[in-house]
Amino acid sequence: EQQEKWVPRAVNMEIIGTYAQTELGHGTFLRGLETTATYDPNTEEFVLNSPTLTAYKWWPGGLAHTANHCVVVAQLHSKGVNHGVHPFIVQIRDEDTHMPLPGVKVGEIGPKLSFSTANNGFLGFDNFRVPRDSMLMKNAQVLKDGTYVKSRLSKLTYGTMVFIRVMIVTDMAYYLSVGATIAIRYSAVRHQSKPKENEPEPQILDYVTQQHKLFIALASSHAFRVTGQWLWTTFVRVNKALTSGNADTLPELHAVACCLKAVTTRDAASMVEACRMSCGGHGYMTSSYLPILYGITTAACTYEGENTVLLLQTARSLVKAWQKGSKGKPLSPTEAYLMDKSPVPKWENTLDGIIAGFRRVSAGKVQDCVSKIDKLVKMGTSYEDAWNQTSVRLVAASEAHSRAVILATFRAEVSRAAAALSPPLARVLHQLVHLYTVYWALERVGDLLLYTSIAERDVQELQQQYEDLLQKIRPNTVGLVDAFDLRDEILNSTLGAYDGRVYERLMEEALKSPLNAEPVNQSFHKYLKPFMQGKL
Ligand SMILES: CC/C=C\C/C=C\C/C=C\C/C=C\CC/C=C/C(=O)SCCNC(=O)CCNC(=O)[C@H](O)C(C)(C)COP(=O)(O)OP(=O)(O)OC[C@H]1O[C@@H](n2cnc3c(N)ncnc32)[C@H](O)[C@@H]1OP(=O)(O)O
Ligand SMILES: Cc1cc2nc3c(=O)[nH]c(=O)nc-3n(C[C@H](O)[C@H](O)[C@H](O)COP(=O)(O)OP(=O)(O)OC[C@H]3O[C@@H](n4cnc5c(N)ncnc54)[C@H](O)[C@@H]3O)c2cc1C
Repeated sequence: EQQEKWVPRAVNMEIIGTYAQTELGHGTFLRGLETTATYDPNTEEFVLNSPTLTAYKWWPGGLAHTANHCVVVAQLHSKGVNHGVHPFIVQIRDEDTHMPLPGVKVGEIGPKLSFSTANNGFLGFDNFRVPRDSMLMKNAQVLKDGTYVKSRLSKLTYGTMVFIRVMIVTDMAYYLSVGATIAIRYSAVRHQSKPKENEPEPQILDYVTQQHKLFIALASSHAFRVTGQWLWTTFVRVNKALTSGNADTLPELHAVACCLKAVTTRDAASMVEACRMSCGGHGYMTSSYLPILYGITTAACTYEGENTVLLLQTARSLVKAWQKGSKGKPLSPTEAYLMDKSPVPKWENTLDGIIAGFRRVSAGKVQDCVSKIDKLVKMGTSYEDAWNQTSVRLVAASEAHSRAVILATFRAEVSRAAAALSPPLARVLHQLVHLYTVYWALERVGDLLLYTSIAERDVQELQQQYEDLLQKIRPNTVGLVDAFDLRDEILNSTLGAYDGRVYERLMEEALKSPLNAEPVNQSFHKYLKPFMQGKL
């Protein structure tokens, strides 16, 4: 009924909304949110109020000047009892005049690192009344007399965040495809230095260091697209089960969505920055789009759950799984490997060997965390303090788990799809899987030395495998980014345009600057000349 009331109006843009959860004082700790929604049975209304400055909603995208409605997350009070945070759909502006409604204080939070086109806003309520059906009652309800009917699963309130985290993994695949396209096309056009005096300046794409910076971004885009598809399929399956009242698979989805969102956003931000730096000074130009792209990807490390907090959520699940498995209870499919108690096998420099190695690293780190926590608790430390003292290791265990999931998914999905591809295309995609897997084995070689039987000669061989792969992938690099098929209008980049006219585009953009409107800028007469004449 509520969906019938609100969804059609949102779809036809009568309602422009945003998600108003975060407050000045709280973003991570949702149970600490201060906005209140108090039920008045006499009028069958909720009274929304921001009791303190820190209760003001702060950050929601589009809130400042675009949205006329929003989903407000508030502490629900009824009959004198606080039932915790619940979502409410609230009109905040007049639909004709767009003026803020009486009792609503709304505005712009100010300049940000990037996302300058999103008017992120603040929102405060001064005993603002909304009808009872403003409470989104899919999971919990408040009856007309104020009786609270609890949800069958309180964490369903957090469902929106799981959905967005699932989507963000695919978002990161897209953003990496943009960064890789810009940087690799530019690296094909840019010629620099003379390693061989009697030969012309080479393409910077032929420097192996440049390949090392860029090819992992290209491979990661495919790895995250494939993993994002797998995660979406998992989300749809869990959501279908939830609809029929079965919440058994929700904890696994929450745990894997948390660590994949955290690892893919962190990787995307650092790899987009590497793309920016690989383009030298021109990568620092706004017209290259790379600084803006960095701002977008680094924001994702914070929004929809700050990365450290999410990695700790997954660590909570991994520790619980270890404790469950140690009692012989079955584990979820993504965590089942934790109970592999077989002897550490002889190391193999193969994809399966490396994937098995990362699972050993994750299981070993989880076991070390459980041992440390148990030891601290036995010494009289509270569990919460023991958790905090172990949290750096817990984050590392969570990252290792996430990497094992991405490596295994990327390999399995490309192997499955390869049968339907032409042999040359299958070969190139397998090279990207191989590069991605060997890259991360070398990046985490310390962990592999600690938890597997990898030896020094294996590491030397992996390094050689990696350098051979860079050489094999080089001839197809431009074709691989062209295959993302990103239009120039979407790339919005002087360095990444399909025609490669980099220098002409850089100059064209420069001449658009208002500072080039006249040969002598007024600042000369107002400041420079008086200063030079000693008059300032
Ligand atoms: C291609 C590109 C095209 C388009 C993209 C274009 C642009 C992209 C632009 C933007 C992208 C979109 C959005 C940007 C806007 C951003 C929006 C936001 O940021 S919204 C706000 C997000 N905020 C958060 O995520 C808050 C994070 N905090 C939390 O989730 C909770 O506070 C936290 C889980 C950290 C702790 O909560 P708490 O109640 O203390 O839980 P506790 O740790 O005690 O665990 C209790 C229990 O609950 C389980 N649980 C927790 N969360 C969930 C969940 N979400 N689902 C299911 N279960 C959950 C937890 O596991 C635990 O269970 P057990 O007790 O262990 O059994
Ligand atoms: C671009 C952008 C868009 C956004 N859009 C929206 C939106 O549309 N709607 C919305 O509601 N919100 C939005 N947000 C807000 C975002 O969800 C919050 O910023 C995010 O949840 C982090 O909360 P916080 O900012 O309060 O940081 P905090 O939670 O205060 O975190 C600060 C630091 O404390 C650490 N920390 C916190 N808790 C723990 C813990 N338990 N253990 C270990 N370390 C911890 C964190 O790791 C972090 O390093 C947006 C934010 C950004 C940057």
